[in-house]
Amino acid sequence: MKKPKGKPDSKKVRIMETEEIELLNSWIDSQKPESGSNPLSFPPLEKKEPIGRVGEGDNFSRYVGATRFDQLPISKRTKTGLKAAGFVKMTEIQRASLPHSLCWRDILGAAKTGSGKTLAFVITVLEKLYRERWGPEDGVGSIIISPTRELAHQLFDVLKAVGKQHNFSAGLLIGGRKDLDTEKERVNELNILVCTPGRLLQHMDETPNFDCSQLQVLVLDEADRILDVGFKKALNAIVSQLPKHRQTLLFSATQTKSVQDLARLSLKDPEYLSVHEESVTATPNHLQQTAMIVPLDQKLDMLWSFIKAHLNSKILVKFVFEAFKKLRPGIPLKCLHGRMKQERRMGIYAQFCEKRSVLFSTDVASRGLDFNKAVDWVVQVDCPEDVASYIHRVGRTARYTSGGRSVLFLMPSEMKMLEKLQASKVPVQFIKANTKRLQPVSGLLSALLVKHPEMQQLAQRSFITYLRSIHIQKDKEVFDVMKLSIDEFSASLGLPMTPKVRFLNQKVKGKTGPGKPSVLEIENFDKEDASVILKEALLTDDFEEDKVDRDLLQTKDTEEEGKANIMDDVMPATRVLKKKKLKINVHRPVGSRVVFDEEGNTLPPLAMLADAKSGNILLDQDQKKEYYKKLREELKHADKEDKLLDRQRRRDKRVKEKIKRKKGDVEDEEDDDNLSGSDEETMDQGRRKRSKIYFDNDSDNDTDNDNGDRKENRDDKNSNADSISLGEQEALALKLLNSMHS
Ligand SMILES: Nc1ncnc2c1ncn2[C@@H]1O[C@H](COP(=O)(O)OP(=O)(O)OP(=O)(O)O)[C@@H](O)[C@H]1O
Repeated sequence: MKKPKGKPDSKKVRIMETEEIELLNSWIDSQKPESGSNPLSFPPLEKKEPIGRVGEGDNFSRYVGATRFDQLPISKRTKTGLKAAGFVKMTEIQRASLPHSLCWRDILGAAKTGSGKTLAFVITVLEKLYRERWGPEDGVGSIIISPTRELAHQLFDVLKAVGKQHNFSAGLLIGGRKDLDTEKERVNELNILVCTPGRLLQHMDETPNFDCSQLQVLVLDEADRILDVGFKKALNAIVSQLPKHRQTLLFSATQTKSVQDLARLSLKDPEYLSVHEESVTATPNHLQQTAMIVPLDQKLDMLWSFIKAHLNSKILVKFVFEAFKKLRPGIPLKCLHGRMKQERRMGIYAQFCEKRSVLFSTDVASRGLDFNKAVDWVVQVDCPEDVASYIHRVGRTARYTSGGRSVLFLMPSEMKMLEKLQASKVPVQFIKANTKRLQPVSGLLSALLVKHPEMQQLAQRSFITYLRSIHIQKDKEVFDVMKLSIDEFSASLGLPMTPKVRFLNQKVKGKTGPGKPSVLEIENFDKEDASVILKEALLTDDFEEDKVDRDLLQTKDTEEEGKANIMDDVMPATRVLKKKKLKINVHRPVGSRVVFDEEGNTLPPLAMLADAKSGNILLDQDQKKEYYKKLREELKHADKEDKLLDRQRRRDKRVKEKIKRKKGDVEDEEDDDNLSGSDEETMDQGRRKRSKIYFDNDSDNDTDNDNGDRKENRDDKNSNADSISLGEQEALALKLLNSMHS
């Protein structure tokens, strides 16, 4: 090995000021060299350590039984870091892999999601460089590659925590950050790189003198994903620039065993360690998994109802997120997808870790992310492309020892996925939706699209994007775009008419609705789909929460008509009405007008024009004219009578008031004689009394009113309208009606 022993330590701590590159050397080195020892020398290995330099092929069998980190032959610095971070006992994958990886063997590690794979390789990386006495001037000693930026960030945090006592410098190299130039200047000084494939390749291509020729350990987290076609070119280019003599660690919950993949990485006799291979399930034991049939056009209703039933929760995918946000379900909604700016992505990620919320997320958040172990529900609104994808998605909950729940919405045409999951040892319980608890949202969405026209475009994009995502899926056993009822789906998004889908034109001719479709062209198709992760804060009343779940999601067994056609059950009754409303038929039959008599009996529309004596309808023009003339005269007459009556009533009223006012004055004079200072209330009451009398004739309700202006206004109004009380008006109207009928 290249390492000179006892090399000077003068440059040991460098602090990079850029956000891009953080240095592990900023970790506090609390183990300063003791007095007397050479201050420039690298800290010596601990005396008690059973091994000094572990050679390839060394047998670690005596550590196989170790259950705690402090029983392992690792440096004190790592042990201290682990302890400070709260890691004491090892998980299964750590117990199985560390004894081998600490012998510098290549590892293919497979273990369920949330089982602690990260620590298994982080410890190995630190120990390898420590044993090699790696220093700042040695450059890049280890590279950890992650498929997503968020995951790289998370790995970097774990590395910082556990490696706190070491003197290595480490950098986070991920895309979407601006200060690439600073990063280029410093990257050669870093010992450990945590990066995404794209950014690493960019440095390999663009950074002058970027040197990985001394690389000791290469780690691929989510290895099967990085070896997947999506990263194939980038990874091949990266590997071609790395030395062949190195240790390679591959970890994933869904590990690749492809010989081709392994050949690409030039693995040497790798240890295949799959700790849960014999396990009955491929997913965490504490994870309760459910699936149910949800037809495409009811997905949003179901999702909306689910969120409303879990108001202590988090989601992703643009239109749904934007629309639901505007509809305010009663819980913060957040959105995370690959096209967001990196800073925003990290902000959302951090917020979701902290707060009770619903995160609408594409598959960008489906792998590796830990979210503080606090995700309670994972809702997969769209079927995952394969079983591996399913396992990673649900793996965002039930981390380490915590519990979690998941639900998968499957369209009737996607039921094959359920078989595939069961064949891969994924225990999914099939449940049914309680249609009574379903809260349709499509009507609200239609209204929203009318109010916010910009939302209409988003909805159209969602529609097209979704259909294309199904269209391009490889697994045709599960995904068949021809089986989708696209008109209903369009209506469920609140769209007034079904957008034209160019790539489907030939195939679905005649399937679209009668209305002329709008023409849409979506160039930038993004395959991201709508998996949903829900995070709920700790509930104060678990029972209540369980009850809500039971109410919305019913297990098959609990349903009386378990054997009945599930489609009928899932279809909410309100849906039918809503669809009818959305499709306005201009040729619909015209309704008939109904008239009611005083007793509430229905009369034919022209009953009021019936000849009073014969009861025959007056259809002749002359007869009608005659009838209207008569009616006018009767009304005039009645009007005259009303006016007379009213005049009389007002006269009476004025006289009455005069009398009362006079009477009141006399009383006041009497009262004034006895008035004491504290008797203002009595005075006020007296005034009110007068006011009440004053208004009595107008309205019985105006009791306490002593406002003269209001009185005058009211009087004016009444006189303008030849005022009579409502009761009197009604009486008159009745009288008139009777006279007409008699
Ligand atoms: N030995 C341990 N003791 C206590 N907690 C641990 C231990 N190892 C890991 N954890 C915790 O378990 C959680 C899951 O660990 P980690 O993220 O490494 O899982 P993973 O196997 O990589 O999952 P995924 O396959 O989803 O990436 C983390 O919160 C981590 O802090």
